Amino acid sequence: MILLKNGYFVSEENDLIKSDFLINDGKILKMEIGIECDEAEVYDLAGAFVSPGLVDVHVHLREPGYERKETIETGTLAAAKGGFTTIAAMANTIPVPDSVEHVTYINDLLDKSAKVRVFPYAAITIGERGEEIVDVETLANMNILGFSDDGRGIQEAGVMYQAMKRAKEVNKPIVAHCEDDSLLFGGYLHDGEYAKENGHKGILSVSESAQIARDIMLAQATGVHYHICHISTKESVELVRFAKQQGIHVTAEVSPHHLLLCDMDIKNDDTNYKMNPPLRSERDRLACVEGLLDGTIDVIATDHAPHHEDEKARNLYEAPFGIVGLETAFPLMYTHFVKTGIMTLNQLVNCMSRKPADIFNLPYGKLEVGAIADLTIIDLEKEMKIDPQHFVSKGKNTPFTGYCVSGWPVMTLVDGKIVYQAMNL
Ligand SMILES: NC(=O)N[C@@H](CC(=O)O)C(=O)O
Ligand SMILES: [Zn+2]
Repeated sequence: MILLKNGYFVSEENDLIKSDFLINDGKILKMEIGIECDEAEVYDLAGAFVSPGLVDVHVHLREPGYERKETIETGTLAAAKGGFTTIAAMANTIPVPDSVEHVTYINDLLDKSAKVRVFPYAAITIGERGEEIVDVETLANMNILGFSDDGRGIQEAGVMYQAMKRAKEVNKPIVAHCEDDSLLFGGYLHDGEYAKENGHKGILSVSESAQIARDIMLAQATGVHYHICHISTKESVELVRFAKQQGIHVTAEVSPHHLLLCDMDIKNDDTNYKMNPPLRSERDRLACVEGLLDGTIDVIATDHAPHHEDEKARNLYEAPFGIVGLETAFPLMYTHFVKTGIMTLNQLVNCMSRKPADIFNLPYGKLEVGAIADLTIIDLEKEMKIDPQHFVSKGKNTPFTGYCVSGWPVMTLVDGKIVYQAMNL
């Protein structure tokens, strides 16, 4: 039994409410002021904020296959430190989880090493090659969150249509990285001011939005739950808004970096600003913020994409796409969006915990008596500079080095057990 004393949670009306939390057998047993319990291990939260455990539906754990970049152990430790109690692992590993054998292999690795809850995605197509669809009906019965070929778009409309039809039948979502390869023209940064001024090849916004437009029509035709990964352009946000107005079952995520940065923030051709989709224009960034605030975009997902230092040491053209995010997401969002009054603390908790659990039908993201005890304790006052050398993730590739932010997770509980605890709590 664990007793957490003197915490605060946030109500739907955005009021901070003082409470103790008694946790037993993986559940919240009591949630009120002045709980006493002799048998419990007691922790004084001293006014810290208690959130339902954060949920991240877009994480690259890299293992199996790319253990040089990250392992299940280091990636899930990073998740725990960042306050995430449930994450979903993308399928661009070796092997790709595209068969019963490969999904079983990955689930066994997760059982052995994961420190938080992890749901893997199965791929949509064999080898994420966009051609032959996996055995959707069989894989749907395994421990997977849905189907995704993240890292690449599905180029053929017919393949996507068939995959959606089959996923709909088994009631699993299609989680899509939207990118039309025929519209890339060799680009590797957003096709905007920074690329033009510095002589880089640009990635057109339409390479993302055109595929989203196609997929929205396919989602309407098939009735599948279609979830869009890392949305980055104004046009994409407008398309999702339209789709929701039509009653099409579409959800979308945005990453903290697309909410915080635009292409003109890139400094000195630093490859820690290179990710896919790229940092877009300020107008796109503002559209993403607006979309998140009005509910067009449902959730925040980090797209945690660790790479080795050697790989990121290459030039902008050659370095791989991707930045880490698990250990900085909450403090960045809290500091730049809640403290500035752009969104409420309750809205942030919704976007990072309740809604991601809800849209994927997971029983987490709840803070009430009887709920599963996945909790994140956050010191909203604690201010600290972001220093990648302190990350537990193997990936140090972040553009946010030196940002002074507050709202650091200090304790994370999964299923009523402490999986992360800061030294000073
Ligand atoms: N986002 C990225 O820039 N990179 C991801 C792939 C992806 O999410 O598209 C990766 O696996 O490195
Ligand atoms: Zn992606």
